Amino acid sequence: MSGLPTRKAARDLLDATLEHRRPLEEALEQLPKRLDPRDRAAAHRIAAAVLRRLGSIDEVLSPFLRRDPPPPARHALRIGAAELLLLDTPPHAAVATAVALAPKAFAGLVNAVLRKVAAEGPAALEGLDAPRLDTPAWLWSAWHAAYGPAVRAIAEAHRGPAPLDLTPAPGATPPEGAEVLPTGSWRFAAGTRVTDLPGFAEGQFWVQDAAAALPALLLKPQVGERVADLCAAPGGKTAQLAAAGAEVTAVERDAGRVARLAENLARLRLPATIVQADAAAWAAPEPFDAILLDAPCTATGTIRRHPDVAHGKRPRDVPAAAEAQSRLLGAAAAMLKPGGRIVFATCSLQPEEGEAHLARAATLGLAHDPFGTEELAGLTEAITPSGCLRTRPDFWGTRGGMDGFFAARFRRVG
Ligand SMILES: C[S@@+](CC[C@H](N)C(=O)[O-])C[C@H]1O[C@@H](n2cnc3c(N)ncnc32)[C@H](O)[C@@H]1O
Repeated sequence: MSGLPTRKAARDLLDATLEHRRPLEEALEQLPKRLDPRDRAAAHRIAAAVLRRLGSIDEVLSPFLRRDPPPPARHALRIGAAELLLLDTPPHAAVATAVALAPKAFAGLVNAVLRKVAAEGPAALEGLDAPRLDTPAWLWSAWHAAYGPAVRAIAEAHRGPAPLDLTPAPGATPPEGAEVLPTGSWRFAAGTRVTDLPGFAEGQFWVQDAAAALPALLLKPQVGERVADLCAAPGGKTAQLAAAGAEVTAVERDAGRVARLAENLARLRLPATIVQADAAAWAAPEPFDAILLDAPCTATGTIRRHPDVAHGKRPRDVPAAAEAQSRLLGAAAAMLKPGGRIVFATCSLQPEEGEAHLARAATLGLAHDPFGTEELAGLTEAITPSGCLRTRPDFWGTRGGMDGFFAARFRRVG
């Protein structure tokens, strides 16, 4: 049946992310190599739509189900409902492929339920509190505690696909269709393929969310300075530091990601010394002038781009990530020259992985060096009263939003 390979792949992506809590990117890499690239892209689009709107889809389906069907049937129903309600698939195709996808014993149920969804689903969807339903309850509570009523705008920003943001190499001119953002990034509509843009092969730019470009800017790397980029792959920030003329040492633990980092820098023709090591245990040959620590985190600031994160993370992942970040910050402080500066960053919206590190830094001989609003023209709302960077997905809402990032700058005392 035409269209079935796409839906089978979408089901495999949902099974990997929702039943096994594996990252969507990893699940995409594990799809069969023989799958046509167009089927792969379509499967990604369907799975991402289900993951973004999971709570709403399940709410629309629930009145038509007497009991919860097993995962293969449940995913067939979710895929069918997403196609009917969100993706404008012709109803007969959405229903027929979902029926073919379902285990035989559930084909009748999937057929009956999706026919009802086709008829009654659009009205049911209208009446739902989608931002709340599509946000796991623990994240909603945590963001409400941290950001108050803005939790709703954050959740709304997670509803659709994010635009493509690029960081330009020095002197590069924006390709046609780019929106040049106040912080210097270039923005293209969601769905734009970076490899199709003129200048890609020549290394004129690299993919990096507008917010992800800010920590390296705020470190203010200088020509000839020795700068370490700890936790470096895939290398967006390494590239920024090298493009600014710093002598960069990029430290990355994961062998596969080291290879990607090297590939990216080669395309961009930017130099860096790459070290494969655990940054928390690595012995730097000599102290650095400056360090960028883009620490591993729960990544709850990147849900627009990675909707699986909302479902893959659990509350207990937050203190575990914060603990690992503290260890890395301690190791980084010891690698700095006296007076040297460090920018600590995470792409998490959880304060435990951001603001809470200020107190810990003070015990490591690091003095907070607050950002001034003049350092971030066009995005002053991202500088907090205490001088940290805090971006949120709802910032620049009319322009397509940005990832949620935290960053703070410190200087080593003595
Ligand atoms: C948030 S990503 C970094 C993104 C990167 N800075 C960029 O801008 O492209 C975190 C990276 O840290 C790496 N990592 C995690 N723990 C590490 C450790 N202890 N030492 C070195 N790298 C680590 C991960 O493999 C991952 O590639």
